[in-house]
Amino acid sequence: MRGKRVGIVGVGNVGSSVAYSLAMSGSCHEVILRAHDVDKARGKALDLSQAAQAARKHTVITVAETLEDVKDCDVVVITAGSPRLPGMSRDDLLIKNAQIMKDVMHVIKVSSPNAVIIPVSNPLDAMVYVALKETGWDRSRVIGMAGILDSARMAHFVYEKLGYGAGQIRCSVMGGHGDDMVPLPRFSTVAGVPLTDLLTWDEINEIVEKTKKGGAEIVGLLKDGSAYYAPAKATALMVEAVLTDMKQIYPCAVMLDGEYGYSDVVSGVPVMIGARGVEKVIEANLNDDQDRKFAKSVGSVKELIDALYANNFYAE
Ligand SMILES: NC(=O)C1=CN([C@@H]2O[C@H](COP(=O)(O)OP(=O)(O)OC[C@H]3O[C@@H](n4cnc5c(N)ncnc54)[C@H](O)[C@@H]3O)[C@@H](O)[C@H]2O)C=CC1
Ligand SMILES: O=C([O-])CC(=O)C(=O)O
Repeated sequence: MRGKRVGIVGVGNVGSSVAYSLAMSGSCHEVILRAHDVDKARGKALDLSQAAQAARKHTVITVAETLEDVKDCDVVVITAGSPRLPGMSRDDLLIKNAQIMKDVMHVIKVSSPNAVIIPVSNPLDAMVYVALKETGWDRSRVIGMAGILDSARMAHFVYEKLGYGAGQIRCSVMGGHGDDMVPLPRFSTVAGVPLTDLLTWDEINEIVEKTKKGGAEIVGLLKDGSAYYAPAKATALMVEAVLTDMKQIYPCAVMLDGEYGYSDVVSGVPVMIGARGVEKVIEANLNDDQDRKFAKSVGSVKELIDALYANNFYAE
């Protein structure tokens, strides 16, 4: 039986950090890097392979000369595309990154026909939609990364507010990966204690707002791109859940098919991930307030999808 193989298309900040995370955990046999600049990919592959040796892991990092060489992968992560700069919204990347996603999927659906695809490029939910549309694959095999990141950010802001509990904070964020994402304090705990027992609603609302702006805060500080360490770790967790058939529940961006009352739109919801990708979509009971916020977030993603059609994106 051959070892597990993971392709990473787009070897910028997030892509190379995903490769690093996978190499450090040794969770796959081979990571294949694909970048336009093949020499740069070769340099990263050498550096990463040497890091794996230092960590005494067996993961090897190789380079795909062409996209077609991202072949027979078990998982393919898509981090190709522009990041936003200060003052931009993720949605400003829509048309440019949708074209990249479409071109990449056109090849990957043939070269790695049995893979689970994990889109990361922004605007994330719309990119998952484009990937599904281009491949024509079952929705279980295209899973967008965002919810793990947004939940981790919320946990960080809870820690900042409390001053204790780091590593014991479990937060939940649903909805699209945009300005209308839906942090869920009522579904969040610290070592099992409900967040609502530990903080006032004023404090909780502050955390909610910080979470929604968490990506923009980092963009404003970095000035030349966006976050990558936390996004990469979140992506690696999803890759590992597939490779090891872990049946873990994570918040991820998936095509809804009636769940929460929506269809033909992508949004972040809790899903169970195993070897076949999304093996179950979990329907949490939302109260009226949560439901209203989730509806708004779904509406924002729908507007992006409509914008793709309005721009003749799908016209040949
Ligand atoms: N879903 C999420 O939560 C997150 C999404 N992102 C998104 O991920 C994407 C990547 O971010 P970074 O790595 O920071 O950007 P980056 O600029 O460091 O890397 C992007 C790379 O994609 C490459 N690229 C562009 N078109 C390509 C193609 N057709 N084939 C192969 N490579 C191609 C570029 O040459 C560049 O190296 C951005 O769209 C960003 O907004 C970033 C963080 C979190
Ligand atoms: O903020 C951005 O543009 C990148 C991203 O999606 C994030 O870090 O959440």
